[in-house]
Amino acid sequence: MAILTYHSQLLKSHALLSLFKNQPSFAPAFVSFPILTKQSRKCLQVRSVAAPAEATAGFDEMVSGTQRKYYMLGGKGGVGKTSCAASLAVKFANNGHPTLVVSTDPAHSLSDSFAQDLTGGTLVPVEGPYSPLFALEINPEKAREEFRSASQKNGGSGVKDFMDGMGLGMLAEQLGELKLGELLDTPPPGLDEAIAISKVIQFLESEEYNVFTRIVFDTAPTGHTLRLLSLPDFLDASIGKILKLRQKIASATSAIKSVFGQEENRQEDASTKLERLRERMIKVRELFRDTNSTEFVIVTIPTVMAISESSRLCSSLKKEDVPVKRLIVNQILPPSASDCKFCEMKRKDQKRALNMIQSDPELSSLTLIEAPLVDVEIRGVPALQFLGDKVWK
Ligand SMILES: Nc1ncnc2c1ncn2[C@@H]1O[C@H](COP(=O)(O)OP(=O)(O)OP(=O)(O)O)[C@@H](O)[C@H]1O
Repeated sequence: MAILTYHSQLLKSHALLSLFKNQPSFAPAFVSFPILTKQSRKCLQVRSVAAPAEATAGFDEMVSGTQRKYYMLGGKGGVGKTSCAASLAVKFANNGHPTLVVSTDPAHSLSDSFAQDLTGGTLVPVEGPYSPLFALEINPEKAREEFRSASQKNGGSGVKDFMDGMGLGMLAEQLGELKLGELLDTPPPGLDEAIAISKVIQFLESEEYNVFTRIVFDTAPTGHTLRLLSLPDFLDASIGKILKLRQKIASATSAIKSVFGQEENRQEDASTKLERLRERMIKVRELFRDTNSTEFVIVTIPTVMAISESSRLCSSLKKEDVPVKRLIVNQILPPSASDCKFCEMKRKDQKRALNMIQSDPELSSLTLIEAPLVDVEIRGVPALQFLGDKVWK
């Protein structure tokens, strides 16, 4: 069995990157990134392991083309979603794609994964990769707090200020008209997801984000993700209902209004804005279901519990018509010549769980990516590059 050292892999990656540096790239030159960070120069003599099985993620297909693509990585808590998402983002950036990695998980770990401070709820450049890589950690806790205090201010202007601060001024006007600030004074479950969705809408509309050709989402554990996916439908339906109600009220009161000379235009204006908000929600829903630009990658580990949950997630995603093609089984124990009884038992256990996938009606049709358990914590760009080369082939 070939034993790879993390250090030798690191040197190989940097040699490759240096070659890359001389290639023409479509990456814009608005930010320059050092190829070698202090961290990557450090000689890390960490022994790692060989990949357990040859796995093909079809990275060539994922990386090809300059049309924007979205990758959403999701699964059970702690299986390695962030590590896989961050390593994919690094790999895209190293292959010339200006990339954005977004965390919609309320318990963010992007900063930990990249070993850089990426907090703040704004675009933060990640140091290390060849092409621009930015990270965005949406902070739902903070946003919820801000939202609560903002919505208590008079006349909804606080909400507008808050939404402006989030770069959502356009939406704020519409929300103001709807007085949703008051409704959201006590935030309903799903506000985190709503904020994440608003950001997605922002991606679609803001020029600032046009530069990114790959957008990788590190999503929250399964339950949150499913709510996130169904929320645009829910909002679309609710807005539809509000619109119908408004029309009914409008026609019932128009006679009275014309008698008293009230502005009928305002009513129409609000309806138009609502219609626009609804259109945006439809855009988001379409984005999640667009097989040409979006893919949901399920991340799991080889345990019966995790695989059962992945099967349920896969089934829900398919029901929602979300494109799902790949399944990463992370943290697979590599083969070894040692006679460690614990490892032997664990390997048998993992094999049993892996066999489940083959007979699972939901998972068996997905492209299986087997990712090895490595003997070092995946932290920092060089480590993510190392993991990325094992996972994304
Ligand atoms: N293939 C691997 N080999 C070794 N360690 C790994 C591997 N994948 C992930 N880890 C480690 O497992 C831990 C959890 O990983 P990660 O944060 O990526 O999971 P997560 O699914 O995003 O977790 P959460 O749901 O809590 O956000 C981290 O310490 C990470 O370094």
